[in-house]
Amino acid sequence: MLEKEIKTAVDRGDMLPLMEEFYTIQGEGYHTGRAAYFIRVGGCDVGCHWCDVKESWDPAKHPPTETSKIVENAAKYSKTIVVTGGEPLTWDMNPLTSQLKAKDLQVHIETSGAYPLTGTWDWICLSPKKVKMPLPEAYEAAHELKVIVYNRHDLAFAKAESQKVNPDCKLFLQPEWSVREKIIPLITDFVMQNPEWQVSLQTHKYLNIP
Ligand SMILES: C[S@@+](CC[C@H](N)C(=O)[O-])C[C@H]1O[C@@H](n2cnc3c(N)ncnc32)[C@H](O)[C@@H]1O
Ligand SMILES: Nc1nc2[nH]cc(C(=O)O)c2c(=O)[nH]1
Ligand code: SF4
Ligand SMILES: [Mg+2]
Repeated sequence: MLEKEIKTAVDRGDMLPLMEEFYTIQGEGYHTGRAAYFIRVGGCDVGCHWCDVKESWDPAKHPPTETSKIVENAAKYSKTIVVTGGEPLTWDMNPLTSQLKAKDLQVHIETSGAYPLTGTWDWICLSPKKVKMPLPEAYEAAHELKVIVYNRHDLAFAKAESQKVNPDCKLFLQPEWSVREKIIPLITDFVMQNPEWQVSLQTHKYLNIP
């Protein structure tokens, strides 16, 4: 394919810069413990200093891959597909999700919500970032709000963010991995004081799975 054709296909969401895909257990949030196939799409310019997949940021490092091929492969592994990144909403997610839904799969997304919400999702995990705040449509659509706690101030941020989502949206606090030993006591105290919130841990890192 010519470079120009690839660019057009990526702009349409018919191709995506694919970083990796793997069958594992959802490690975080509401669906923790559920087997799922992960599609990690490259490209993100939100710039979280503690991001645990910085290798995903530059889309040029990840091969443009036909969306139909991604779907064909994913369907072999699981009924639950988690689309993550990078920031998946950097790209038009409509072709990917319409093809996954056509195969009757449950389609979940992990997103910062910083870019327009495209795609059809059975579950939206919104993880807001102060450096590039979610768009209003992301708060409206979120099934789960998962705030990463790096310092004490993030608890106030979490409270403010929870005012923006629907009343039935599940609320999670997840320790930033590198400071987890210091932060977990803050989170556990907060959740006992504010029981509408739940603790989320990155359980896959404890289980040594992807
Ligand atoms: C790598 S991000 C990709 C999806 C999307 N860009 C986002 O941030 O939601 C997947 C999830 O991991 C979380 N995350 C990233 N780095 C983390 C870290 N160091 N500790 C805890 N959670 C982290 C993000 O907040 C997000 O919920
Ligand atoms: N097992 C597992 N669960 C996850 N939940 C969200 C992840 C992500 O990076 O988006 C992730 C991940 O990378 N691995
Ligand atoms: S938005 Fe997600 S992928 Fe992008 S830098 Fe932040 S945690 Fe990493
Ligand atoms: Mg991860």
